[in-house]
Amino acid sequence: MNTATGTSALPYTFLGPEGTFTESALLMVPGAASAERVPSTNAADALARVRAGRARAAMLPIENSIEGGVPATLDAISNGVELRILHEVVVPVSFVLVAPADVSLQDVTHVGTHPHAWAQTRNWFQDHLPDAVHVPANSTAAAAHQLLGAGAAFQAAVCAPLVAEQTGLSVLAAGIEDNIGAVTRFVLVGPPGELPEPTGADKTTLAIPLPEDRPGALMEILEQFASRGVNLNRIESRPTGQFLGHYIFSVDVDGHIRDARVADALRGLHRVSPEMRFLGSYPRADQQPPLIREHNADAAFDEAAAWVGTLLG
Ligand SMILES: O=C(O)C(=O)C[C@]1(C(=O)O)C=C[C@@H](O)C=C1
Repeated sequence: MNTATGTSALPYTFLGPEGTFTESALLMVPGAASAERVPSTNAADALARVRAGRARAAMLPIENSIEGGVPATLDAISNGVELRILHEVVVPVSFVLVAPADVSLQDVTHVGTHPHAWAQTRNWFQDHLPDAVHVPANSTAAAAHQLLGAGAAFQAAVCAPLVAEQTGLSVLAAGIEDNIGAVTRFVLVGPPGELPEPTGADKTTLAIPLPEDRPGALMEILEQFASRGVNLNRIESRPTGQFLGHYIFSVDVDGHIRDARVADALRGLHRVSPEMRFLGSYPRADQQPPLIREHNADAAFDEAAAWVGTLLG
């Protein structure tokens, strides 16, 4: 990836420290396990490294099957200098509760972890430690690492089983996730450059500001996809931070910008929302090709363009 621009000598970065689910996701990218890896404190920090040319790409969590979008990532990729998603990885998530060896379950009044991990273990805590107070951390592993030093504001942390092995912290409880089979989706984000080749099972991510607050504005955006047979996988709104009621829609759709129906939808969207950002076309982790009706296939777009050409003479 990006070898043409000479970035392959740069390290990868990820939401750290060592042992986050995000690092596991990065290790699933071909070549990343043998490449240099530098942890970042949060999504903004990771993308700042990429934007400054100090990392070739950053792995970040974007969406969880239980808790939905990861706001810090959605905001960091939608604003600032343009970046591109190059790759996606889906990782199953299972959590353990860890603590120093002298702490037992009854001693735990405060628990450190990432907000998404807390949300995915809420019922377990309701059943086993109903009075436990959540102390938010930048990542699950960051919370566990704080327990290794003095002065942590909590006695236990929720993290990946791997972190217990890496740190030597004791496991007070394992498999504490409320939903067996939950997964988190991660994206590898790099500078704009060569697009990943279409595979036939691709995804395109967009950040679309609502240009005007008026009836039908969102409908006008959605109909650009509907009329070209482009399927939406995810849509959520994030405040722009400029003023109350001003939103960017973060959208994933089936298909690659090199697919005629997707390119045509992007042309329509650019007219409706000129500030829209293209955040990349990349292979789907599940390799599931979309269902495309004949009149939305590339050949139908080519034939229609040729027909208009004949009319124009
Ligand atoms: O804290 C970590 O270990 C992460 O990789 C972040 C993160 C997330 O943001 O959703 C990843 C997977 C889990 O859903 C919980 C936390």
